[in-house]
Amino acid sequence: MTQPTFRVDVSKEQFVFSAAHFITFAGDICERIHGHNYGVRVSVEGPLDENRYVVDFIALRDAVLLQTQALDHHVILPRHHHEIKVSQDETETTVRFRERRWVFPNEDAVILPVINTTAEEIARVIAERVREQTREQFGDALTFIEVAVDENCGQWGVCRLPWHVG
Ligand SMILES: Nc1nc2c(c(=O)[nH]1)N=C([C@H](O)[C@H](O)COP(=O)(O)OP(=O)(O)OP(=O)(O)O)CN2
Repeated sequence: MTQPTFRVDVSKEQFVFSAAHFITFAGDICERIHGHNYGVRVSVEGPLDENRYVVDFIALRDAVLLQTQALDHHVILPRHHHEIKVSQDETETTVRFRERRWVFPNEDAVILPVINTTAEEIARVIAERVREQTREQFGDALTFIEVAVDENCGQWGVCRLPWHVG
């Protein structure tokens, strides 16, 4: 007989973060900088513990909130794009794409380890960071973490990662 599987999902109004970004697509089209009110949903899967929890909602909620708050009211930039080049000095972050240039105060910019700041890539970074942040607290029994990022009222990029790293 198939065993039941269990999952906890957290999707809170507090997870909404407002951020600016731009991506490239179709090869070399580079969007104008623009903003989104991103939404986030996080799920973890695994067996039930002694409380009959997968994990405590509250602990997961608080871990996600740390990540969404770190992105709120920032410009999100890619570290690994082959043409969007990001550099920083002591005060400013400069971004170049061909002849275009944007300059931000360092405190307004968040550079993520992604190629393009798509919803899928942002979801992956949040998943990796929440997994890292909660690994000790949640232990080894979990199987997956999944993060979904909503860019625009129902346009979700989703990343599912194994709980155990390679
Ligand atoms: N799979 C993905 N597709 C697209 C992504 C993405 O992250 N993953 N991102 C984009 C762009 O960022 C685009 O700016 C999305 O913004 P949106 O406001 O939804 O696009 P529109 O300009 O068409 O929206 P309006 O509602 O008309 O302002 C594209 N695809």
